Amino acid sequence: MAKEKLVLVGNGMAGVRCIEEILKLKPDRFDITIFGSEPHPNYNRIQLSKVLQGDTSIKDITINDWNWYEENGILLYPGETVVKIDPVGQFVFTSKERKVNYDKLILATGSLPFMLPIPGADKKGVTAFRDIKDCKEIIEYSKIYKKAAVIGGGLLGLEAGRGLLNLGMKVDVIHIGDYLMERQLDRTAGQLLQKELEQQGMNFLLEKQTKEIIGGERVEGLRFSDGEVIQADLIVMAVGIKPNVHLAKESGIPVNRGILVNDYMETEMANIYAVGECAEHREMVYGLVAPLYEQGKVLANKLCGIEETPYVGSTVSTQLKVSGVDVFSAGQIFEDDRTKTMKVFDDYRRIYKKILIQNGKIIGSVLFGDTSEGNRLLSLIKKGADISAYTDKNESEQTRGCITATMSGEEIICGCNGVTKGVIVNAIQSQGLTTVEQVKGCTNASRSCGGCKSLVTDLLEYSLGAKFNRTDQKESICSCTELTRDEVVQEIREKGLTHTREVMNVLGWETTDGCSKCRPALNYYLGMLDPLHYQDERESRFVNERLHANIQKDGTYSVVPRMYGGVTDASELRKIAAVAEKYNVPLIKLTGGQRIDLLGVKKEDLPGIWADLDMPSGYAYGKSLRTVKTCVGENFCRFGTQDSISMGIRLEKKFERLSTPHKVKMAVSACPRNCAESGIKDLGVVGVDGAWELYVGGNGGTHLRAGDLLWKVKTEEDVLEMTGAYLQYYRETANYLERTSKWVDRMGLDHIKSVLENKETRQELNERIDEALSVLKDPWQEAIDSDDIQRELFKTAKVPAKF
Ligand SMILES: Cc1cc2nc3c(=O)[nH]c(=O)nc-3n(C[C@H](O)[C@H](O)[C@H](O)COP(=O)(O)OP(=O)(O)OC[C@H]3O[C@@H](n4cnc5c(N)ncnc54)[C@H](O)[C@@H]3O)c2cc1C
Ligand SMILES: NC(=O)c1ccc[n+]([C@@H]2O[C@H](COP(=O)([O-])OP(=O)(O)OC[C@H]3O[C@@H](n4cnc5c(N)ncnc54)[C@H](O)[C@@H]3O)[C@@H](O)[C@H]2O)c1
Ligand code: SF4
Ligand code: FES
Repeated sequence: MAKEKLVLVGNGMAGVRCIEEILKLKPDRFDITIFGSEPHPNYNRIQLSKVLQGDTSIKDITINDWNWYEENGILLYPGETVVKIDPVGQFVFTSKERKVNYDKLILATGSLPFMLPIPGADKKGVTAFRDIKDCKEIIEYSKIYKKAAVIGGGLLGLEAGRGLLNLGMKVDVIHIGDYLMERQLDRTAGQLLQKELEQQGMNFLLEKQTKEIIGGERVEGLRFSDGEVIQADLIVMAVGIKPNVHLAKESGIPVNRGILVNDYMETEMANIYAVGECAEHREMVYGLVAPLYEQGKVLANKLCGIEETPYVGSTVSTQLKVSGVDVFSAGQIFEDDRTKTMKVFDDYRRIYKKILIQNGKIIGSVLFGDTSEGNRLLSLIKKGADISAYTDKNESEQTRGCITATMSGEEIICGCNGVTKGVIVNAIQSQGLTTVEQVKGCTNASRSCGGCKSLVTDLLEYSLGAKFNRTDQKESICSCTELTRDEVVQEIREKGLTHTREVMNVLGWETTDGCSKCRPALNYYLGMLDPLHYQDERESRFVNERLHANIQKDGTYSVVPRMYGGVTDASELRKIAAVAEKYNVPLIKLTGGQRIDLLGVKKEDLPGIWADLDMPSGYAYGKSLRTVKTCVGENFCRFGTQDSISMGIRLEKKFERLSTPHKVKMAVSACPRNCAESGIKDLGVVGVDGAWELYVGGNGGTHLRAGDLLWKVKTEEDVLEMTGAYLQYYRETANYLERTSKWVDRMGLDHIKSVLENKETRQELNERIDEALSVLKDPWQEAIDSDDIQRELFKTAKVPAKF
């Protein structure tokens, strides 16, 4: 029998998922052609937020790569838009003047971002946040401009806002409502969310109606209806979406808000179907993937003639993908005359839980601060479960298993990736999976927002019974291995492993060469464990660390020589000036760490500049001690109680070049006025009368955090001793690329204190750090002295930028 011709318009998440379902059911039934306006293979739009937030990259969000289309015999036309449908002759016409015949046609054209139709909305610098193009554009803007405004305090606006903060921009979020996410949260949760995000550095302007975008050709700011004006170099509009029905409407297919479909996703035209955000079903259009995947499955069944289960609509749940903020909502969120509520509000720990009950059944929930019960509550809401299923005092561990046990195989466990219980249980059983990480690798469940992790864990428990071990559930250091950081470190220790490749071989890495995550991490752990014998692997380091200079956006480098404690003298300044002239350095800039940056240096000039400067490397590029900023202190300042300059210089001289899990910044101020900003450093020292206070875990970057008081000590020697112990404990227990701000939160200040208060432990830690410090050499001097290094790194045409 000749294959039927199936054409899909829209290469997005819903349409392609429907094709995947069809391929699973009847791989040979259709000749499939897909048109997609975007020039990319099918990708995970959800993860654009994570790309903007710097947690993943565009290349890692592809769902089905080009090979997938080829392997499944699918003809894909990327970057080609269907502009017209002839429903009678059954043809589609494209922007490239192609005419293609179909037997069945699926419309999955998604949504368009809603752009406020206000004066100035067409200026350069105003963008939506919907696709890869927008995402790249925002990232590019952030490299040039520093002040962003996001219009819309919904899911998208807040996720974009977090991304912009991570990109180093100042962010104002302008919201029309009087609290955030008013469509998904009640006022209490919305206000808690605002507080949390303010602490992360977002600024909110509530109850603001934008009247005009001001500026010349480029955006310069916003004017509100109350006359207030704010400045902005970039405006991201996130005020909602509208179903993309243009093509359907033009072609005579009935539309309302979306393309009208029945319970089998059929439009009112024969052989034309619609799924995804463009479809309107029982007066509902959806903007989240879970319902769209459900629709895709129903349509796949319909087209394959398998079983005609109707689509009856979906109960949706939402989770915000901003790290450090747990928010969940599902079903009905506002009380009315018919509802009763169960509420918990713990103001101190900022935890809020609300469950709405109607006629004894759970019908909705809002959670803030602790969302671990989210997906479980969603299941109860979907089932219309009795509140006793939740409140039963005997529930605890038993009920946790019970809920997953009573779910049907078709129920979705992972909303983002549309993975059902059946798929997970089958994978666990047929492939002998025992951990969430393995389930993630095999089924995609928990790969996106991670909100389903607890349900996946429950399913493992339910499927494995006594063989399940909760403590086995762990985060591997990367996808090349299932081992955690602690396991890898322990194995290196126990087996005496000495080289990254050896670690990979012996510990059964799934890749031969590792990846950009594990190789630098292994190089660090090996060096930390055996500083005296380990040969640092330059090729396992990030490009900046290999070249000992920071690569800039135009491919040139920056050179920052060390200036201990931020102190310099005339001779150093003369040398810097001479070098700048000799090598035509385009920009000399003072850094925030009290030193001088020579920017725009050519790679081949680096060794020459270092030799002429004859100053140590400032490690401005390294996972190492960067600077020790100091205030002028008691010798000059009338408030000074201590000699902060001398203390700072001693600290910098002692700990410079030390390899650490992430960069380390220090500061010494001679009084609590804190002119050197000791409160936002990895280690901040503050002089008080007759003593020094040591603050730890401070951070002035994207994850703004005030340092916690670790200890108060008397002498400069005490400061050095406590700092050595603290740094070494951080080196030995932190994950690679974990800043002290995160590490202190993870370990707990009390725990760190309890370790460091023991004199013997402090002494041992100091012995180990001294050992590590004893073998360090200045990398600039090494490069100057070695023709091999110069030939290998600085005279080649291009440094392989693997990382
Ligand atoms: C940044 C971001 C984060 C998100 N986070 C989440 C989340 O955490 N959880 C969640 O559930 N949802 C989230 N969403 C929403 C989710 O991504 C969408 O619901 C989902 O992608 C919609 O799928 P779709 O296939 O209907 O539309 P789309 O994914 O938009 O796909 C439609 C495709 O069709 C193409 N197209 C349109 N017209 C034509 C034409 N005439 N010819 C050819 N091609 C055409 C479009 O270019 C597009 O590529 C997020 C969305 C964004 C933007
Ligand atoms: N984590 C997630 O699940 C997630 C993340 C991002 C996007 N999404 C989806 O993407 C789609 C788009 O998200 P969204 O946040 O743009 O839509 P949304 O409709 O959820 O939120 C838009 C927000 O903008 C506000 N707004 C409207 N007009 C405004 C104005 N003139 N000025 C200021 N504020 C205004 C609204 O009050 C609303 O809170 C939605 O379907 C959403 O569900 C989901
Ligand atoms: S921190 Fe105190 S001592 Fe140091 S410069 Fe500022 S005011 Fe003076
Ligand atoms: S629900 Fe988001 S990753 Fe599973």
